Amino acid sequence: MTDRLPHEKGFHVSWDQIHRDSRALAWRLDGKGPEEGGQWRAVVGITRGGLVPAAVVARELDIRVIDTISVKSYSHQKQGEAHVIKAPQAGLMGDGEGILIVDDLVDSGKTLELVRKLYPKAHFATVYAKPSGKPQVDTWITEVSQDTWIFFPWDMALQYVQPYRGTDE
Ligand SMILES: O=P(O)(O)OC[C@H]1O[C@H](OP(=O)(O)OP(=O)(O)O)[C@H](O)[C@@H]1O
Ligand code: HPA
Ligand SMILES: [Mg+2]
Repeated sequence: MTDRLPHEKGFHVSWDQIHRDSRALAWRLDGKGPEEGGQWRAVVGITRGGLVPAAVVARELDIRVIDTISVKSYSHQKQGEAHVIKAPQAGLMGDGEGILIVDDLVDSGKTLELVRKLYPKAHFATVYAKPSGKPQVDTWITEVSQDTWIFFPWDMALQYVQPYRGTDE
């Protein structure tokens, strides 16, 4: 469709919304880990987008061991080959058992596919999910259509917008 208004295929997420949805993710994961009392061994955030939900999940589930993995695949809205540019501490990860790997969203699923190959027993959780990526994610909160672009608050700024109906002058 070429006659859509620019806002129609964008899902704009506020700080408040990502906080609430990340807390909902934590609630869903609470007590589901393989350790005693359903606890998880550690949270690993996929940088950079996963850092915000990872911090919220770790806070809610009282997880103090937190690490990161950096996977680069997108430049603006274009996707290239995904590759790991920073791995978590090797001694922590093993095959991923008991590790909660958190990202902001799964889109094509390529990022999670790569991380899953490295840590096949980890639990993969994202706040948002698009249909193509769903097979790669174990737990998610909100699904959006494949042709929706999700805009996160760290990529946006408040600014004036024109009313839908302009004035006559
Ligand atoms: O399922 P996929 O198609 O692989 O896409 C999802 C990934 O893409 C985005 O990260 P990006 O690589 O843009 O890096 P960033 O988190 O640093 O913004 C997003 O944060 C996910 O990590
Ligand atoms: O919909 C999206 N929004 C932001 N970053 C992304 N990276 C892949 N898909 C998306
Ligand atoms: Mg990312």
